[in-house]
Amino acid sequence: MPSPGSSRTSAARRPRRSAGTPPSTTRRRPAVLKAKQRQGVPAGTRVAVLGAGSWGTTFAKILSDGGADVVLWARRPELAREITEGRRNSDYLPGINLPIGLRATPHLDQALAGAEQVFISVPSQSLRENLVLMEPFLEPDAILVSLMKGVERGSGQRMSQIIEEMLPIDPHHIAAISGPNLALEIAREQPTAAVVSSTSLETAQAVAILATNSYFRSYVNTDVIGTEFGGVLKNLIAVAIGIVDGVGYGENTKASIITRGLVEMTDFAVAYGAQPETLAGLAGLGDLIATCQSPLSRNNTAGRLLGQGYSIADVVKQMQQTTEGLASVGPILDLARAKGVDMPIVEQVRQVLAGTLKPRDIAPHLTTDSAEPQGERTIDDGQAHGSAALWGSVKRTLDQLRHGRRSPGGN
Ligand SMILES: NC(=O)c1ccc[n+]([C@@H]2O[C@H](COP(=O)([O-])OP(=O)(O)OC[C@H]3O[C@@H](n4cnc5c(N)ncnc54)[C@H](O)[C@@H]3O)[C@@H](O)[C@H]2O)c1
Ligand SMILES: O=P(O)(O)OC[C@H](O)CO
Repeated sequence: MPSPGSSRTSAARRPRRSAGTPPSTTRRRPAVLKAKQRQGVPAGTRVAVLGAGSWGTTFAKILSDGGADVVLWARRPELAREITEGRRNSDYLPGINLPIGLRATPHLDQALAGAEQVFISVPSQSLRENLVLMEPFLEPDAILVSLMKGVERGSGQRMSQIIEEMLPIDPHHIAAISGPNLALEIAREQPTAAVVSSTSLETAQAVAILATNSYFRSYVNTDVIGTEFGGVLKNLIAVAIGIVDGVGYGENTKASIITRGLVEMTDFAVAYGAQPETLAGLAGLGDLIATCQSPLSRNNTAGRLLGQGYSIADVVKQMQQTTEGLASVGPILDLARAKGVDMPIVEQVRQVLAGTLKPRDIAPHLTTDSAEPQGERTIDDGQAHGSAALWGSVKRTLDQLRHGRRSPGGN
Protein backbone atom coordinates (compact mmCIF):
# COMPACT_ATOMS: atom_id res chain seq x y z
CA MET A 1 0.00 0.00 0.00
CA PRO A 2 1.60 3.31 -0.98
CA SER A 3 1.85 5.85 1.82
CA PRO A 4 -0.27 9.01 1.48
CA GLY A 5 1.24 11.31 -1.10
CA SER A 6 3.55 8.71 -2.60
CA SER A 7 3.18 7.99 -6.30
CA ARG A 8 2.56 4.56 -7.80
CA THR A 9 5.93 4.68 -9.55
CA SER A 10 8.63 3.42 -7.24
CA ALA A 11 11.53 5.74 -6.65
CA ALA A 12 13.85 3.00 -7.89
CA ARG A 13 12.21 2.99 -11.33
CA ARG A 14 12.08 6.76 -11.68
CA PRO A 15 14.81 8.21 -13.95
CA ARG A 16 17.41 10.05 -11.92
CA ARG A 17 18.12 13.72 -12.45
CA SER A 18 21.64 15.00 -12.24
CA ALA A 19 22.21 17.81 -9.73
CA GLY A 20 21.32 21.21 -11.16
CA THR A 21 19.07 19.83 -13.90
CA PRO A 22 15.64 21.42 -13.65
CA PRO A 23 12.73 19.01 -13.25
CA SER A 24 11.10 18.16 -16.57
CA THR A 25 7.87 20.04 -17.15
CA THR A 26 6.84 18.14 -20.25
CA ARG A 27 4.51 15.85 -18.25
CA ARG A 28 2.63 18.84 -16.76
CA ARG A 29 2.48 21.00 -19.88
CA PRO A 30 -0.51 19.35 -21.63
CA ALA A 31 -2.71 19.98 -18.55
CA VAL A 32 -1.97 23.71 -18.71
CA LEU A 33 -2.75 23.76 -22.41
CA LYS A 34 -6.01 21.84 -21.94
CA ALA A 35 -7.08 24.27 -19.20
CA LYS A 36 -6.36 27.15 -21.56
CA GLN A 37 -8.41 25.53 -24.32
CA ARG A 38 -11.32 25.16 -21.87
CA GLN A 39 -11.05 28.94 -21.27
CA GLY A 40 -11.48 29.47 -25.00
CA VAL A 41 -7.87 30.35 -25.72
CA PRO A 42 -6.77 28.44 -28.78
CA ALA A 43 -3.24 27.09 -28.57
CA GLY A 44 -1.23 28.83 -31.24
CA THR A 45 -2.43 32.41 -30.73
CA ARG A 46 0.07 34.49 -32.72
CA VAL A 47 2.21 36.81 -30.61
CA ALA A 48 5.40 38.82 -31.14
CA VAL A 49 8.19 39.48 -28.66
CA LEU A 50 10.46 42.42 -29.51
CA GLY A 51 13.97 42.34 -28.10
CA ALA A 52 15.99 39.12 -27.93
CA GLY A 53 18.02 39.94 -24.83
CA SER A 54 17.72 37.91 -21.65
CA TRP A 55 14.17 38.91 -20.74
CA GLY A 56 12.72 39.06 -24.25
CA THR A 57 14.05 35.60 -25.06
CA THR A 58 12.91 34.20 -21.71
CA PHE A 59 9.47 35.70 -22.18
CA ALA A 60 9.25 34.25 -25.69
CA LYS A 61 9.98 30.86 -24.11
CA ILE A 62 7.29 31.42 -21.44
CA LEU A 63 4.69 32.21 -24.11
CA SER A 64 5.79 29.40 -26.40
CA ASP A 65 5.71 26.88 -23.53
CA GLY A 66 2.23 28.22 -22.75
CA GLY A 67 1.05 27.26 -26.24
CA ALA A 68 1.32 30.54 -28.17
CA ASP A 69 2.79 30.81 -31.66
CA VAL A 70 5.71 33.15 -30.95
CA VAL A 71 7.95 35.12 -33.27
CA LEU A 72 10.85 36.87 -31.55
CA TRP A 73 12.43 39.96 -33.10
CA ALA A 74 16.23 40.08 -32.75
CA ARG A 75 18.09 43.06 -34.17
CA ARG A 76 21.09 40.97 -35.22
CA PRO A 77 20.42 38.44 -38.03
CA GLU A 78 23.02 36.04 -36.63
CA LEU A 79 21.22 35.97 -33.28
CA ALA A 80 17.87 35.36 -35.00
CA ARG A 81 19.49 32.44 -36.84
CA GLU A 82 21.01 30.99 -33.67
CA ILE A 83 17.61 31.09 -31.94
CA THR A 84 15.62 29.57 -34.81
CA GLU A 85 18.13 27.00 -36.00
CA GLY A 86 20.20 26.27 -32.90
CA ARG A 87 17.41 26.84 -30.32
CA ARG A 88 19.94 28.77 -28.27
CA ASN A 89 20.68 32.35 -27.28
CA SER A 90 24.14 31.68 -25.94
CA ASP A 91 25.10 35.29 -25.18
CA TYR A 92 22.10 36.02 -22.99
CA LEU A 93 20.84 32.62 -21.78
CA PRO A 94 23.79 30.24 -21.72
CA GLY A 95 22.86 26.60 -21.36
CA ILE A 96 19.16 27.08 -22.09
CA ASN A 97 17.41 25.06 -24.80
CA LEU A 98 14.67 27.13 -26.40
CA PRO A 99 11.33 25.61 -27.46
CA ILE A 100 11.19 23.91 -30.86
CA GLY A 101 8.34 26.08 -32.15
CA LEU A 102 9.98 29.40 -31.25
CA ARG A 103 11.06 31.36 -34.34
CA ALA A 104 13.17 34.51 -34.49
CA THR A 105 13.58 37.07 -37.23
CA PRO A 106 15.58 40.28 -37.72
CA HIS A 107 12.63 41.72 -39.70
CA LEU A 108 10.13 43.73 -37.64
CA ASP A 109 7.39 43.42 -40.26
CA GLN A 110 7.59 39.62 -40.15
CA ALA A 111 7.57 39.55 -36.35
CA LEU A 112 4.51 41.79 -36.14
CA ALA A 113 2.42 40.38 -39.02
CA GLY A 114 -0.71 38.80 -37.52
CA ALA A 115 0.42 39.32 -33.91
CA GLU A 116 -2.56 39.71 -31.56
CA GLN A 117 -0.32 40.57 -28.64
CA VAL A 118 3.06 42.33 -28.83
CA PHE A 119 5.47 42.05 -25.88
CA ILE A 120 8.24 44.68 -25.80
CA SER A 121 11.55 44.06 -24.04
CA VAL A 122 14.10 46.61 -25.27
CA PRO A 123 16.02 49.03 -23.02
CA SER A 124 13.60 51.67 -21.73
CA GLN A 125 15.61 54.55 -23.19
CA SER A 126 15.13 53.06 -26.68
CA LEU A 127 11.38 52.41 -26.48
CA ARG A 128 10.30 55.62 -28.20
CA GLU A 129 12.50 55.10 -31.28
CA ASN A 130 11.39 51.45 -31.51
CA LEU A 131 7.70 52.38 -31.42
CA VAL A 132 8.27 54.61 -34.44
CA LEU A 133 9.74 51.63 -36.32
CA MET A 134 6.95 49.29 -35.21
CA GLU A 135 3.92 51.42 -35.92
CA PRO A 136 3.50 50.68 -39.65
CA PHE A 137 3.42 46.94 -39.04
CA LEU A 138 1.14 46.69 -35.99
CA GLU A 139 -2.19 44.88 -36.37
CA PRO A 140 -5.07 47.33 -35.73
CA ASP A 141 -6.38 45.69 -32.52
CA ALA A 142 -3.10 44.39 -31.18
CA ILE A 143 -2.52 44.48 -27.42
CA LEU A 144 0.85 46.02 -26.49
CA VAL A 145 2.57 44.71 -23.39
CA SER A 146 5.58 46.36 -21.74
CA LEU A 147 8.04 43.96 -20.11
CA MET A 148 10.39 46.85 -19.25
CA LYS A 149 11.28 48.30 -15.85
CA GLY A 150 12.51 51.82 -16.46
CA VAL A 151 11.37 55.40 -16.90
CA GLU A 152 12.47 57.63 -19.74
CA ARG A 153 15.24 60.14 -19.00
CA GLY A 154 14.05 63.67 -19.67
CA SER A 155 10.32 63.02 -19.65
CA GLY A 156 10.22 60.72 -16.59
CA GLN A 157 7.46 58.82 -18.34
CA ARG A 158 6.58 55.21 -17.64
CA MET A 159 6.69 52.79 -20.56
CA SER A 160 2.89 52.49 -20.89
CA GLN A 161 2.64 56.29 -21.02
CA ILE A 162 5.12 56.41 -23.89
CA ILE A 163 3.22 53.68 -25.77
CA GLU A 164 -0.04 55.58 -25.29
CA GLU A 165 1.57 58.84 -26.42
CA MET A 166 3.32 57.43 -29.48
CA LEU A 167 0.73 55.05 -30.96
CA PRO A 168 -2.86 55.52 -32.07
CA ILE A 169 -3.98 52.81 -29.65
CA ASP A 170 -6.89 52.32 -27.27
CA PRO A 171 -5.29 52.77 -23.80
CA HIS A 172 -7.25 49.71 -22.69
CA HIS A 173 -5.09 47.71 -25.11
CA ILE A 174 -1.90 48.48 -23.19
CA ALA A 175 -0.55 46.26 -20.41
CA ALA A 176 2.60 45.94 -18.31
CA ILE A 177 4.07 42.87 -16.68
CA SER A 178 6.21 42.99 -13.58
CA GLY A 179 7.25 40.83 -10.64
CA PRO A 180 10.20 38.91 -9.18
CA ASN A 181 11.36 37.74 -12.58
CA LEU A 182 15.09 37.07 -12.87
CA ALA A 183 15.28 35.84 -16.45
CA LEU A 184 17.78 33.03 -16.09
CA GLU A 185 15.88 31.37 -13.23
CA ILE A 186 12.68 31.39 -15.28
CA ALA A 187 14.48 30.16 -18.39
CA ARG A 188 15.53 27.22 -16.18
CA GLU A 189 11.81 26.71 -15.54
CA GLN A 190 11.96 27.51 -11.84
CA PRO A 191 8.38 28.23 -10.61
CA THR A 192 7.67 31.95 -10.68
CA ALA A 193 4.78 34.42 -10.50
CA ALA A 194 4.23 37.84 -12.04
CA VAL A 195 1.43 40.35 -12.36
CA VAL A 196 -0.12 41.59 -15.60
CA SER A 197 -1.56 45.05 -15.25
CA SER A 198 -3.88 46.98 -17.52
CA THR A 199 -6.56 49.61 -16.98
CA SER A 200 -8.78 47.00 -18.65
CA LEU A 201 -9.16 43.84 -16.60
CA GLU A 202 -10.21 42.04 -19.78
CA THR A 203 -6.91 42.94 -21.46
CA ALA A 204 -4.91 41.92 -18.37
CA GLN A 205 -6.70 38.59 -18.33
CA ALA A 206 -6.17 37.96 -22.05
CA VAL A 207 -2.44 38.57 -21.59
CA ALA A 208 -2.23 36.57 -18.35
CA ILE A 209 -3.82 33.53 -20.01
CA LEU A 210 -1.10 33.48 -22.66
CA ALA A 211 1.63 34.28 -20.13
CA THR A 212 0.91 31.27 -17.97
CA ASN A 213 2.39 27.81 -18.21
CA SER A 214 3.51 24.99 -15.95
CA TYR A 215 6.34 27.05 -14.37
CA PHE A 216 5.07 30.64 -14.80
CA ARG A 217 1.88 32.03 -13.29
CA SER A 218 0.48 35.46 -14.15
CA TYR A 219 -1.86 37.26 -11.78
CA VAL A 220 -3.79 40.37 -12.87
CA ASN A 221 -4.50 43.84 -11.52
CA THR A 222 -5.65 47.20 -12.89
CA ASP A 223 -3.07 49.37 -11.08
CA VAL A 224 -0.70 50.10 -13.95
CA ILE A 225 0.98 52.98 -12.12
CA GLY A 226 1.83 50.89 -9.07
CA THR A 227 2.90 47.89 -11.14
CA GLU A 228 5.23 49.87 -13.39
CA PHE A 229 6.70 52.03 -10.64
CA GLY A 230 7.26 48.94 -8.48
CA GLY A 231 9.53 47.51 -11.18
CA VAL A 232 11.41 50.78 -11.62
CA LEU A 233 11.86 51.63 -7.94
CA LYS A 234 13.07 48.25 -6.73
CA ASN A 235 16.00 48.60 -9.16
CA LEU A 236 17.17 51.69 -7.27
CA ILE A 237 16.97 49.97 -3.90
CA ALA A 238 18.81 46.98 -5.40
CA VAL A 239 21.64 49.31 -6.46
CA ALA A 240 21.82 50.55 -2.84
CA ILE A 241 21.91 46.96 -1.58
CA GLY A 242 24.68 46.13 -4.04
CA ILE A 243 26.69 49.14 -2.83
CA VAL A 244 26.57 48.15 0.83
CA ASP A 245 27.28 44.54 -0.13
CA GLY A 246 30.35 45.71 -2.04
CA VAL A 247 31.48 47.73 0.96
CA GLY A 248 31.20 44.59 3.07
CA TYR A 249 28.29 45.51 5.32
CA GLY A 250 26.12 42.62 6.47
CA GLU A 251 22.53 41.53 6.71
CA ASN A 252 21.35 44.13 9.23
CA THR A 253 22.30 46.99 6.93
CA LYS A 254 20.68 45.28 3.94
CA ALA A 255 17.47 44.42 5.79
CA SER A 256 17.27 48.00 7.05
CA ILE A 257 17.66 49.37 3.52
CA ILE A 258 15.14 46.92 2.05
CA THR A 259 12.55 47.80 4.70
CA ARG A 260 13.07 51.55 4.51
CA GLY A 261 13.34 51.22 0.72
CA LEU A 262 9.87 49.70 0.53
CA VAL A 263 8.54 52.72 2.43
CA GLU A 264 10.20 55.07 -0.08
CA MET A 265 8.84 53.06 -2.99
CA THR A 266 5.33 53.09 -1.55
CA ASP A 267 5.38 56.81 -0.68
CA PHE A 268 6.54 57.66 -4.19
CA ALA A 269 4.13 55.41 -6.07
CA VAL A 270 1.13 56.41 -3.94
CA ALA A 271 1.95 60.08 -4.55
CA TYR A 272 1.57 59.32 -8.27
CA GLY A 273 -1.76 57.52 -7.83
CA ALA A 274 -0.73 53.90 -7.19
CA GLN A 275 -2.56 51.67 -4.75
CA PRO A 276 -0.34 50.85 -1.76
CA GLU A 277 -1.35 47.15 -1.94
CA THR A 278 0.36 46.87 -5.31
CA LEU A 279 3.68 47.82 -3.74
CA ALA A 280 3.15 45.11 -1.14
CA GLY A 281 2.60 42.52 -3.89
CA LEU A 282 4.65 40.75 -6.54
CA ALA A 283 5.48 43.93 -8.45
CA GLY A 284 6.73 45.69 -5.31
CA LEU A 285 7.92 43.71 -2.34
CA GLY A 286 8.20 40.48 -4.37
CA ASP A 287 10.50 42.02 -6.93
CA LEU A 288 12.38 43.95 -4.24
CA ILE A 289 13.25 40.72 -2.44
CA ALA A 290 14.34 38.92 -5.63
CA THR A 291 16.42 41.77 -6.98
CA CYS A 292 18.08 42.70 -3.70
CA GLN A 293 18.97 39.08 -2.91
CA SER A 294 20.21 37.78 -6.22
CA PRO A 295 23.67 38.01 -7.73
CA LEU A 296 21.87 37.49 -11.08
CA SER A 297 20.47 41.02 -10.77
CA ARG A 298 22.32 43.52 -12.95
CA ASN A 299 21.26 46.44 -10.72
CA ASN A 300 22.53 44.65 -7.65
CA THR A 301 25.76 43.75 -9.47
CA ALA A 302 26.32 47.34 -10.65
CA GLY A 303 25.87 48.53 -7.06
CA ARG A 304 28.30 45.92 -5.76
CA LEU A 305 30.98 47.11 -8.18
CA LEU A 306 30.42 50.69 -7.04
CA GLY A 307 30.71 49.56 -3.42
CA GLN A 308 33.97 47.83 -4.25
CA GLY A 309 35.34 51.14 -5.42
CA TYR A 310 34.89 51.05 -9.21
CA SER A 311 33.93 54.35 -10.80
CA ILE A 312 30.57 54.69 -12.49
CA ALA A 313 32.33 54.85 -15.88
CA ASP A 314 34.05 51.49 -15.16
CA VAL A 315 30.79 49.95 -13.98
CA VAL A 316 28.91 51.02 -17.09
CA LYS A 317 31.74 49.56 -19.19
CA GLN A 318 31.59 46.25 -17.33
CA MET A 319 27.80 45.82 -17.46
CA GLN A 320 27.12 43.93 -20.67
CA GLN A 321 23.35 44.02 -20.20
CA THR A 322 20.65 46.60 -19.57
CA THR A 323 20.92 48.09 -16.07
CA GLU A 324 17.81 50.22 -15.83
CA GLY A 325 18.42 51.51 -12.30
CA LEU A 326 21.41 53.62 -13.33
CA ALA A 327 19.32 55.60 -15.83
CA SER A 328 16.25 55.86 -13.57
CA VAL A 329 17.84 57.52 -10.52
CA GLY A 330 17.74 61.08 -11.94
CA PRO A 331 14.20 61.01 -13.36
CA ILE A 332 12.79 59.34 -10.25
CA LEU A 333 14.34 61.96 -7.94
CA ASP A 334 12.95 64.72 -10.18
CA LEU A 335 9.49 63.15 -9.99
CA ALA A 336 9.83 62.71 -6.21
CA ARG A 337 10.78 66.37 -5.77
CA ALA A 338 7.78 67.45 -7.86
CA LYS A 339 5.45 65.69 -5.40
CA GLY A 340 7.42 66.52 -2.26
CA VAL A 341 8.29 62.88 -1.59
CA ASP A 342 11.37 62.24 0.52
CA MET A 343 13.62 59.47 -0.88
CA PRO A 344 16.80 59.46 1.24
CA ILE A 345 18.06 56.07 0.02
CA VAL A 346 17.63 56.88 -3.67
CA GLU A 347 19.22 60.30 -3.04
CA GLN A 348 22.27 58.60 -1.53
CA VAL A 349 22.48 56.25 -4.52
CA ARG A 350 22.53 59.35 -6.75
CA GLN A 351 25.36 60.81 -4.70
CA VAL A 352 27.41 57.60 -4.89
CA LEU A 353 26.88 57.51 -8.68
CA ALA A 354 27.96 61.15 -8.89
CA GLY A 355 31.05 60.43 -6.78
CA THR A 356 30.01 62.90 -4.08
CA LEU A 357 29.33 60.26 -1.41
CA LYS A 358 31.68 57.45 -0.42
CA PRO A 359 29.95 54.07 -0.70
CA ARG A 360 30.77 53.28 2.94
CA ASP A 361 28.85 56.40 4.03
CA ILE A 362 25.58 55.26 2.46
CA ALA A 363 24.16 54.06 5.79
CA PRO A 364 23.55 57.40 7.57
CA HIS A 365 20.02 57.53 6.16
CA LEU A 366 19.24 55.07 8.94
CA THR A 367 19.83 57.87 11.42
CA THR A 368 18.77 61.48 11.02
CA ASP A 369 20.32 64.85 11.73
CA SER A 370 17.85 65.23 14.55
CA ALA A 371 18.75 63.92 18.00
CA GLU A 372 15.05 63.37 18.68
CA PRO A 373 13.89 59.75 18.45
CA GLN A 374 11.48 59.34 15.55
CA GLY A 375 8.52 57.03 15.16
CA GLU A 376 8.94 54.26 12.62
CA ARG A 377 6.48 55.06 9.85
CA THR A 378 6.10 51.89 7.83
CA ILE A 379 3.68 53.07 5.15
CA ASP A 380 2.07 56.36 4.20
CA ASP A 381 0.10 57.70 7.15
CA GLY A 382 -2.91 58.33 4.96
CA GLN A 383 -3.08 54.63 4.15
CA ALA A 384 -1.72 53.42 7.48
CA HIS A 385 -2.66 49.86 8.31
CA GLY A 386 0.32 49.49 10.65
CA SER A 387 2.97 46.84 10.82
CA ALA A 388 0.42 44.00 10.98
CA ALA A 389 -0.70 44.85 7.46
CA LEU A 390 2.89 45.02 6.24
CA TRP A 391 3.61 41.62 7.75
CA GLY A 392 0.40 40.32 6.15
CA SER A 393 1.68 41.59 2.80
CA VAL A 394 5.01 39.86 3.28
CA LYS A 395 3.21 36.59 4.04
CA ARG A 396 0.88 36.98 1.06
CA THR A 397 3.80 37.61 -1.30
CA LEU A 398 5.81 34.67 0.01
CA ASP A 399 2.68 32.52 -0.24
CA GLN A 400 2.16 33.51 -3.87
CA LEU A 401 5.80 32.83 -4.67
CA ARG A 402 5.89 29.46 -2.95
CA HIS A 403 2.51 28.01 -3.86
CA GLY A 404 1.17 30.17 -6.69
CA ARG A 405 -1.93 30.53 -4.49
CA ARG A 406 -4.23 33.51 -4.86
CA SER A 407 -4.61 35.20 -1.49
CA PRO A 408 -7.76 36.96 -0.35
CA GLY A 409 -7.54 40.58 -1.42
CA GLY A 410 -4.31 39.88 -3.34
CA ASN A 411 -3.61 40.73 -6.94
N1 LIG B 1 16.68 40.27 -17.47
C1 LIG B 1 15.73 40.18 -16.55
O1 LIG B 1 15.83 39.34 -15.64
C2 LIG B 1 14.54 41.08 -16.61
C3 LIG B 1 13.38 40.68 -15.94
C4 LIG B 1 12.27 41.51 -15.96
C5 LIG B 1 12.30 42.70 -16.66
N2 LIG B 1 13.43 43.06 -17.32
C6 LIG B 1 13.40 44.31 -18.08
O2 LIG B 1 13.37 44.01 -19.46
C7 LIG B 1 13.99 45.06 -20.21
C8 LIG B 1 15.03 44.46 -21.13
O3 LIG B 1 16.01 43.86 -20.31
P1 LIG B 1 16.87 42.62 -20.74
O4 LIG B 1 17.26 41.94 -19.48
O5 LIG B 1 16.25 41.78 -21.77
O6 LIG B 1 18.13 43.39 -21.32
P2 LIG B 1 19.29 42.81 -22.19
O7 LIG B 1 20.41 43.77 -22.08
O8 LIG B 1 19.52 41.39 -21.84
O9 LIG B 1 18.69 42.84 -23.66
C9 LIG B 1 18.28 44.02 -24.29
C10 LIG B 1 17.98 43.72 -25.74
O10 LIG B 1 17.61 44.93 -26.39
C11 LIG B 1 18.44 45.11 -27.53
N3 LIG B 1 18.67 46.54 -27.74
C12 LIG B 1 19.63 47.32 -27.21
N4 LIG B 1 19.48 48.59 -27.64
C13 LIG B 1 18.42 48.58 -28.47
C14 LIG B 1 17.78 49.56 -29.25
N5 LIG B 1 18.19 50.82 -29.26
N6 LIG B 1 16.71 49.18 -29.97
C15 LIG B 1 16.27 47.92 -29.97
N7 LIG B 1 16.83 46.94 -29.25
C16 LIG B 1 17.89 47.27 -28.51
C17 LIG B 1 19.72 44.35 -27.25
O11 LIG B 1 20.36 43.99 -28.46
C18 LIG B 1 19.15 43.15 -26.49
O12 LIG B 1 18.68 42.18 -27.39
C19 LIG B 1 14.57 46.03 -19.16
O13 LIG B 1 13.69 47.09 -18.99
C20 LIG B 1 14.62 45.18 -17.88
O14 LIG B 1 14.50 45.97 -16.72
C21 LIG B 1 14.55 42.28 -17.32
O1 LIG C 1 18.76 42.07 -13.44
P1 LIG C 1 17.92 43.24 -12.99
O2 LIG C 1 18.50 43.95 -11.82
O3 LIG C 1 17.54 44.12 -14.13
O4 LIG C 1 16.54 42.61 -12.43
C1 LIG C 1 15.85 41.72 -13.24
C2 LIG C 1 14.39 41.67 -12.88
O5 LIG C 1 13.81 42.94 -12.94
C3 LIG C 1 14.13 41.02 -11.55
O6 LIG C 1 12.75 40.92 -11.36
